Amino acid sequence: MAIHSISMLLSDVLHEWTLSPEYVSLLEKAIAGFEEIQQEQKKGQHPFLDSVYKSDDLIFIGEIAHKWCQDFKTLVVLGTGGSSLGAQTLCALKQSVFHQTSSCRVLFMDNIDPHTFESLFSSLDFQKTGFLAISKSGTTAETLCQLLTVLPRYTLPEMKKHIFILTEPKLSPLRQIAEQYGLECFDHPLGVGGRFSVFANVGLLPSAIAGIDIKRVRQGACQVLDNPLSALEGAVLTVMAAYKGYSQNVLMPYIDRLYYFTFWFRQLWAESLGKKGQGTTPLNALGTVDQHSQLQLYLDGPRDKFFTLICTNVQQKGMKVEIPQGIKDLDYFSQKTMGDLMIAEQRATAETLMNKKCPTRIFSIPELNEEVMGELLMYYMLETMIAAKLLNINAFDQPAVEEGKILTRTYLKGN
Ligand SMILES: O=P(O)(O)OC[C@H]1O[C@](O)(CO)[C@@H](O)[C@@H]1O
Repeated sequence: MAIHSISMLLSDVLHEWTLSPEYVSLLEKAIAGFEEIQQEQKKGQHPFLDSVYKSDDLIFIGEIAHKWCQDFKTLVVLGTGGSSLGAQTLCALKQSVFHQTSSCRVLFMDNIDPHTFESLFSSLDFQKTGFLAISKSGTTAETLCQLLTVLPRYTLPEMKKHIFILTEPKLSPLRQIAEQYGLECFDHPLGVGGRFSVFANVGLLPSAIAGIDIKRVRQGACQVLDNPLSALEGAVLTVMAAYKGYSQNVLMPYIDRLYYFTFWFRQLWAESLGKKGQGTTPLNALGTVDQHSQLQLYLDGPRDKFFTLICTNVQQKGMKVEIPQGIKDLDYFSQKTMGDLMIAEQRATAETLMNKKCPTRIFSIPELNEEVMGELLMYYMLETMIAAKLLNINAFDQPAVEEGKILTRTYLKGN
């Protein structure tokens, strides 16, 4: 049986949990929950799950990406939350502050700090820049504000060549702007929430521009969807953790390219499960950096954290460490590479957490590429959806946020 490439190691504490009757009963519920999701999917309720098996739309996305790479040196994605974080996660595979594989760099503007926008505008060559404003609802004030500051930078004919919109095909301020100025408008798939939209054009169009093989991303997602058992087991463990009072869910990869993934996860977990007094608080961290910032708290602070580390085998990888003659106490670096140090750090932290009896699981991936990223994204989507089923929560809405959005508009009007 083809199985995905994420392997999971559980600490003794978690292993003990899996032997309990509670685990067995929750796993049965999780399996029933997954079957329910499949039934809902058949009724058309979760189009994002169907989309990963499709490839026809990828040709269109690829064609647009190809054209924009010819036309622009920079593509600025305007949007926030689920309209930005999925694409940021994928693009991190191919671009960083130091490098990019594509001729067009993708920048994400997901805030409205005037200082940042002024810096951006003063550094851009607008004639070689494209803007893509993404908003599912087309009503998000931040995204509209960003777009409305970009529009005056271009003449009307220029706008049509430089500014593009991606939003749901229904009446909204964003769609009206697109219609009024004749801007090309791509449809955000209906019924797909932002935090579940990474496998749609929302996540894949910016990623294709950054040089991501988007077909492989979907293939990875299919691997997990076809073999969901470990995601169901993961959901059970996270829900057991919540029941046992572990109210914080820490995700700490030892891979820089998963930095944005941890922010994507944070939104997915928080917005999907933080309802009706339930849910656990996602904490995103990065190994080894947060060993020197958060680990003291993790090990010796309140015992309220459930840990997931994501590791990959970088043994003998990276630059060799050269030890200068005559410097004492550096022998441990002898014949070692940077990757060797990373491996030792991952192991040391995992073992320390386990020795302290912190509930810890370790995901090991053979290497990080598009397929594995697709697997990780789908794994976490499933884990979240199943956890929601176990907690009797609707994973797909965020009603509490709406109040603040209405107040923001009222305050801006001066009422
Ligand atoms: O894509 P939109 O509609 O602009 O929303 C952006 C984000 O804002 C939220 O609705 C929360 O306010 C998120 O769920 C969403 O991802």
